[in-house]
Amino acid sequence: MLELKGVGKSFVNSGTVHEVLRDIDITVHDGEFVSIIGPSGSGKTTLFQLIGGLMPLDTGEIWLDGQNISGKRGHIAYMPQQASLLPWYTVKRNVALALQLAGADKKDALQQAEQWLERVGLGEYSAAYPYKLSGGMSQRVSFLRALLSPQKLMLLDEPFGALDALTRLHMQQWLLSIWEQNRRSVLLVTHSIDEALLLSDRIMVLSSHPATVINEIIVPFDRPRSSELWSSAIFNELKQSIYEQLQAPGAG
Ligand SMILES: Nc1ncnc2c1ncn2[C@@H]1O[C@H](COP(=O)(O)OP(=O)(O)OP(=O)(O)O)[C@@H](O)[C@H]1O
Repeated sequence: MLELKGVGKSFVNSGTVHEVLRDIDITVHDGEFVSIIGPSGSGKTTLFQLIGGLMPLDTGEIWLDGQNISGKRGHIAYMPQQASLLPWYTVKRNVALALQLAGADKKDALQQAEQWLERVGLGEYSAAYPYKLSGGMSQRVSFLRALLSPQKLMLLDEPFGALDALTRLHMQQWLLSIWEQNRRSVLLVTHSIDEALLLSDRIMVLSSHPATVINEIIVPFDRPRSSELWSSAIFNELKQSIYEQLQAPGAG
């Protein structure tokens, strides 16, 4: 459903051209969870901005459901690293907005938002304002908003990067269980190999300077998954192999 074909992007800094992305081909099928992992500064955020239509491509095309969306906005649900909830609305209203965008009337949207918040363990915060939420809770609400919004593809940009290690572990397991019951197409950017292996159906490994796809890994674990995977031999072999790919000359 999402197809990136030969995507390339360069920036000019102080008169010098820096090629950031070169000839990137990535596909995300309906209901598939794909992660992008790459060295810091390899251009993952730039790639998301291109998919979201926030800047023009230099080369290539981006297609979504048979439509060329290169340079066009509004086709994806985006979950940023820091939740951007509206501070003047309650948690319930923040979630309801996504449902209203998807066509529900306000009363229905509020009712469904309440039910969703119950389902994901945040029922007691439904009437609270976002400042009452911890970082992990804010990201749950942010994820829920992306999940319920009308766009079919979710882009998750390092969604747990700002959380402490323990909260991050809980959030990964939480996201896994919610997503496995409500499969949407997801493209996730992460620096964490464990996170990519736990959550994804496929992992795209990027090099840097310029970023190209250096490997595609089909993650062989059945679903539903649990964090017990972390102790399996194959998980650790794959982890080591991705780590070595990221360390290889030309990767970073
Ligand atoms: N608007 C811009 N103008 C000039 N250079 C830019 C611009 N945006 C990004 N860059 C450069 O492109 C490169 C890739 O940046 P980007 O933020 O996409 O990487 P990233 O992989 O998301 O980084 P990180 O993993 O550290 O978040 C960097 O060298 C950055 O300096």
